[in-house]
Amino acid sequence: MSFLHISGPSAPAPMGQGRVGILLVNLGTPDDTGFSGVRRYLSEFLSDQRVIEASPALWQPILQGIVLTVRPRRSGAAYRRIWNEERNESPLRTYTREQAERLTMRFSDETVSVVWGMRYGTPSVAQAVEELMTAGCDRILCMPLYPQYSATTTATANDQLFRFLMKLRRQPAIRTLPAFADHPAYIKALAGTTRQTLATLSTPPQMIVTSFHGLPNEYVAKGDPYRTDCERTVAALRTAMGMTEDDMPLTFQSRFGPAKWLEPYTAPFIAGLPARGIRRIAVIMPGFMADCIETLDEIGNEVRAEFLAAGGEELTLIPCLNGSPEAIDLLEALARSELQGWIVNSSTQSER
Ligand SMILES: C=CC1=C(C)c2cc3[nH]c(cc4nc(cc5[nH]c(cc1n2)c(C)c5CCC(=O)O)C(CCC(=O)O)=C4C)c(C)c3C=C
Ligand SMILES: [Fe+2]
Ligand SMILES: [Fe+2]
Repeated sequence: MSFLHISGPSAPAPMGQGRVGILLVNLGTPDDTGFSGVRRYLSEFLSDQRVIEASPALWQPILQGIVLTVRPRRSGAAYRRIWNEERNESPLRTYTREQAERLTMRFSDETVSVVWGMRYGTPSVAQAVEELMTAGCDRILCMPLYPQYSATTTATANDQLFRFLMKLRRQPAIRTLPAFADHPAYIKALAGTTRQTLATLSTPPQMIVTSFHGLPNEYVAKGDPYRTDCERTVAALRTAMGMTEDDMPLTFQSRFGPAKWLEPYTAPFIAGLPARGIRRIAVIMPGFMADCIETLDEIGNEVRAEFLAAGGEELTLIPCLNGSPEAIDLLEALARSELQGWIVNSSTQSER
């Protein structure tokens, strides 16, 4: 059997004459909340050496032994608390699909196809790229849905695309979206959803806590620019909202394992606020383009319960950008900027 193949039902068009494809890539999520579904997802995710850099000879026995025995039960219960029952799927999947469908509408007059794929689980990046190639795309823009760069997210999403392309004799041309930590369209979208949420409250919060997914300190020390990217986002958002470091602090959530991660940690930071007289807060999680287990359960359930137990009165969760018009404006602006030279302008045919 040949190692190389070409996907698609018919011979592709000569390079530059086919359609342009946009591939949205998010992290991935389990297909169901049962033990084996969550275990399968976590096993793939936590076997990625971009995510866990420890030697596989040391890590795999720990992962396959204790972690994948204990964690799927706990995580499965958390997924059940936030599950989209209507569609019988995880919110991350619902919102990522919505983003792709709504972005498609913005390119409806053009020879552009939009698909979505997950780095771990389904639909896979390979399935999504095959769909684009079958639609006749010979040029693809890969958009990892992470505003702040990290090797554990952005790089591994791109890796997965190129891993698939390694099998092709005839590859499409590829562009990859850089992180957009302080892109004006991103900051505008965050400020817009924040203002909309605050407008629904009878009393404004005393503080808006920003909470980003954490990362091991060691990865940052080795050169991952993630922390700096998070700081750039928060600085730009504070400026847009006219807020200071004190009324919009930066924190990091979702720590995994015993190592030191980026600090301050969100949960103890928020639990300590009532003792400082801060009892009404809002929390924004700008690193997540879509609501997921980390935003809805870790912050919306666990951290909220700790805050209320410590004397807090109100914790308002600012929704992630999800499928909002602001999110689609952002994705469209990013895509159009990256597609220069591949598409003519906002409303006409793909450039030939
Ligand atoms: C070493 C472990 C992990 C690193 C490094 C890490 C980085 C990282 N992750 C995200 C975004 C998401 N992570 C999500 C879930 C999640 N993350 C880890 C571990 C690491 N993440 C675990 C074990 C889990 C699973 C949840 C659980 O079992 O409790 C999610 C949500 C997925 C969902 O289905 O809802 C997202 C999104 C970023 C941005 C990041 C690095 C900056
Ligand atoms: Fe994570
Ligand atoms: Fe978490």
